[in-house]
Amino acid sequence: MIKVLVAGFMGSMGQKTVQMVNENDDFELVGAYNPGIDVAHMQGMGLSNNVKLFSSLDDIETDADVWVDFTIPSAVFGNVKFAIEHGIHPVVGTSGMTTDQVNQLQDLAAQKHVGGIIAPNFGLSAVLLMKFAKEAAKYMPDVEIIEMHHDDKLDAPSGTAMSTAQMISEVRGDKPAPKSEESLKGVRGGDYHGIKIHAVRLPGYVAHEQVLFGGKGEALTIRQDSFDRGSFMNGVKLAIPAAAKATDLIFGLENIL
Ligand SMILES: NC(=O)C1=CN([C@@H]2O[C@H](COP(=O)(O)OP(=O)(O)OC[C@H]3O[C@@H](n4cnc5c(N)ncnc54)[C@H](OP(=O)(O)O)[C@@H]3O)[C@@H](O)[C@H]2O)C=CC1
Ligand SMILES: O=C(O)C1=N[C@H](C(=O)O)C[C@H](O)C1
Repeated sequence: MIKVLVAGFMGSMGQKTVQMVNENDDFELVGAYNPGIDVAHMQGMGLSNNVKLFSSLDDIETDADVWVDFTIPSAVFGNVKFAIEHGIHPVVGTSGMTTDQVNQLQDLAAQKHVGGIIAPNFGLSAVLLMKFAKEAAKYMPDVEIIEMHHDDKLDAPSGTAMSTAQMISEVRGDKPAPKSEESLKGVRGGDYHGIKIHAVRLPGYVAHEQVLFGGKGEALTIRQDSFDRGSFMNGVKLAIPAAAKATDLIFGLENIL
């Protein structure tokens, strides 16, 4: 039985994780963390009496094996550092960490021998999109990314779009995007090593991405859609046991599939 603590359990993904953990005989929910919670009013949040509740990082005392983090970009680094330092294997879905922060956590995990996984996206369709985009970029290096998310998303670009750009960049290297004078600032999007990234935020959307490749007289578009946050849970379910036995901090769900 793997003991799990969910950080950000009051959020959309945190609640899906609580439900998934409760429904899985191999996992036991032992802790739940969310700042600002009123411990007396937690009924209906999927928590049994055995679950220890925490509203502050400093108060956390737990025998959890795995720390699932679906929180906010400004908190995730500190949370994961805390987990590793306390011997808890992190499963990280929260977006917004810099490459430098990821590297720092990987070093810490190696030093403490506490492995885990950081996945920019736990959805199979997004993992496949990134894989296919990387392959396509070998042959069609002219590419732009459009990511589309719900309007509550705090960060831009999405972790998935950044990861897609990094994977493409690995195979095609730097290639400046075509120059154009912007008469409206920012209209050509963000630039990652010459790959333009455009972030759309609209109500009604969940999480979607298109990778557009252009060639002479032809184009290729790869698209994935996450219509329901439940779609991320198969990936989280796989990541929990993988993290529990990992000896390093793995980046990307594709590396445990
Ligand atoms: N990798 C993946 O496959 C996926 C990743 N994500 C990412 O996961 C993250 C969470 O997404 P989502 O659930 O939709 O967001 P929500 O805003 O619904 O949930 C975030 C939760 O974290 C809580 N929180 C705020 N500060 C802290 C803190 N310091 N420590 C712990 N918890 C905190 C929030 O509490 P309060 O509301 O009180 O501030 C809230 O309950 C985002 O970064 C998102 O991009 C989302 C979907 C899939
Ligand atoms: O905020 C979200 O919703 C999502 N965030 C992740 C990201 O930033 O890529 C994963 C997925 O796109 C959903």
